[in-house]
Amino acid sequence: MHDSTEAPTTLEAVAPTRAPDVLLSLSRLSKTFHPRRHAALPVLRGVDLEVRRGEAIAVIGPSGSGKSTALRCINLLERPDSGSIRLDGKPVFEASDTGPAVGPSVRALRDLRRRVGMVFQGFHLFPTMSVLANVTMPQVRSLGRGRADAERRSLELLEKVGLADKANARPQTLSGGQQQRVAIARALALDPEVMLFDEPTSAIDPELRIEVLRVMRGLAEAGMTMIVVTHELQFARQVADRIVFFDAGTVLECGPPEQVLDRPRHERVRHFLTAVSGALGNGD
Ligand SMILES: Nc1ncnc2c1ncn2[C@@H]1O[C@H](COP(=O)(O)OP(=O)(O)OP(=O)(O)O)[C@@H](O)[C@H]1O
Repeated sequence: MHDSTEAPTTLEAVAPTRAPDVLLSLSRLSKTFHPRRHAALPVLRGVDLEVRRGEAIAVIGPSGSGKSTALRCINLLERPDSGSIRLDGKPVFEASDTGPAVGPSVRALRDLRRRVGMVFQGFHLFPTMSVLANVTMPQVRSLGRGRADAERRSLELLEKVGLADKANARPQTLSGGQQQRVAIARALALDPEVMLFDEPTSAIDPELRIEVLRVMRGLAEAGMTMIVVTHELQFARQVADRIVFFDAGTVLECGPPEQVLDRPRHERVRHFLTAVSGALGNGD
């Protein structure tokens, strides 16, 4: 969580004594899509990124720059062509430009999906199950948690996202903002080490976004490591420790919000921010 008032002590400033506690690292990650009857489309071109434990990262950038693809590569919903992904120091994916990609076993992939929670733009809830069952079922299936324990945990999480009173409702009877909060509770139910959010408010009416953003802000304040692909620049400014600007499949700029949003080093970033603030009609 970003705190602009926090200044390093003099000692830390001149002599950092320990390496930052990196939880997730992407190194030289590349991905090319091969759509049928179309030319190959290189989407990630050597993405490098290190995310520290407890850090909130906002990923911004032009449409089609590869933000969602990068996020989907982290939990291997998309398989990178080359590069490596390490979680807590251990490789979850490694491939060289020349050799074949070595992906995880089915078991390791299940473990990865448990440790890396993901929230999508569309909520992906099971429509025939109640809200409570949506949050409970993954715990029973993936963690082997007993149903009573799982339901207790689900209710705690529904309380946390402000939806305890909707436990018995069907997802379709809820607003988009409420459904997204259920999806967040469901992802949290697996006790993930890092949460990925792929434009979590884009499919929600503006007046309902605030509750979702409030929940996400609470998570960041509680120290959850998170990466959020977002067009919500105000949220990025207030909540992110660092902003990563994607352009044409690479990380063009990365730094604290006040640097990337107020003093960007690259003209491309300036141009994007001007275009976005013009479209939104606000100061951000
Ligand atoms: N499965 C796929 N097959 C083919 N092309 C794809 C696939 N997924 C994404 N793409 C293409 O890859 C490019 C990057 O897409 P991606 O969704 O990662 O961009 P983005 O920066 O998240 O964009 P946006 O802000 O519009 O969501 C786009 O041109 C997209 O059409």
